[in-house]
Amino acid sequence: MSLEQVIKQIKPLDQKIIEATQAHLDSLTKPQGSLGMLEDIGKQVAAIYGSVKPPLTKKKVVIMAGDHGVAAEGVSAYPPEVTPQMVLNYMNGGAGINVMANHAGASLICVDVGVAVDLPDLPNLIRKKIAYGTKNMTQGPAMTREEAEKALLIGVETVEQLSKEGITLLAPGDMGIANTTSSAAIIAALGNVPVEQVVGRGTGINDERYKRKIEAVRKALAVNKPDSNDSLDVLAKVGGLEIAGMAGLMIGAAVYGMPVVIDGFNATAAALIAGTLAPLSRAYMIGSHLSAEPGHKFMLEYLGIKPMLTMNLRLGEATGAVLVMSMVDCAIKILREMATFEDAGVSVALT
Ligand SMILES: O=C(O)c1ccc[n+]([C@@H]2O[C@H](COP(=O)([O-])O)[C@@H](O)[C@H]2O)c1
Ligand SMILES: Cc1cc2nc[nH]c2cc1C
Repeated sequence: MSLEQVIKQIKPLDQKIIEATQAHLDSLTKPQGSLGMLEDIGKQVAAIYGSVKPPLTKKKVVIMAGDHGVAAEGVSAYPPEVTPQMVLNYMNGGAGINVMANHAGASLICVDVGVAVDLPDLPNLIRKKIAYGTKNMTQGPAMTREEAEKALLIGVETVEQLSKEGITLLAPGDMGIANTTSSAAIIAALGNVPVEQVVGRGTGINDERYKRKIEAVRKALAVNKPDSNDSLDVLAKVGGLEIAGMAGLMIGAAVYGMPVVIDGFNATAAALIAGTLAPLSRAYMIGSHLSAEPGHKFMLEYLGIKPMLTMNLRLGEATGAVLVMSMVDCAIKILREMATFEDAGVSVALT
């Protein structure tokens, strides 16, 4: 199926269920609206699952991994070898996301969509390499439009498989040295935000690398002239294979009817692509945190996503998203387990 055909399958949320969930929330023993954003999550997931009292979620973290040719410009604090090394760390259970996913009750898989070296055959590693990393975007397009579309479809197919396995809540994460350079270019291009406002310190670069990074983003935009009205063009020219893969996961979540929690700077760059290619997919996205990367707020504003946490996280890997996965279950338990004013014999509001 083509990407266009996939996107056509996305259904808008059922307003009637949103209204019924609002009425149910207002019947529960609390001042109206007092559970704030937990009530918003409750209404959103009820509408996605088609039930005012949905079952608890079955959670999956999917880390998309890919390398970036622009790393050659000296824009990261770490060498590109860290990308495959961290993939093996995920497989061995030793990374931050392994610990935090376990804490949240989520299982994890990693998809190699563009790591620069071959990786071994391992049980939770899905090998779908499209290229050995992107090309250096300061010299020309990072990838072809076809490669970008292929990576998007790999994301969609991954969700199709997970949906068959009974997964109902998704957290896309990223691993890719130098990918904050790409994500900065994406928001600069799509949101028309000045480059110096969206370039941050990524993995913790010094002043010299920071200057090179600003230069690299400026050059990539000048050389490629991405069309801000064509997000596939932006993705192909200045994006990354793992960013495309995450955007595919987000579109797939909407197609297969599951909420998707949006992590930090790179995952939100993917959400920009998904949300512009498939506007209806935005209704399936749940914001998680505000990253320490200064450009993140522009992305969230562009998408109209409210972050729930501000914790100075800047690790990526879906680490912020898994914190909010627990909140999704909490919102569901509120709908399922709280007593109503009538059940508990509590007096309702005065008029
Ligand atoms: O998600 C974020 O907000 C975030 C912010 C800064 C860095 N990262 C992670 O760090 C890597 C990219 O940083 P850099 O400096 O190599 O561009 C990549 O693997 C990301 O997952 C992630
Ligand atoms: C060690 C390390 C772990 C990461 N996880 C996501 N991006 C990362 C970048 C580095 C450098």
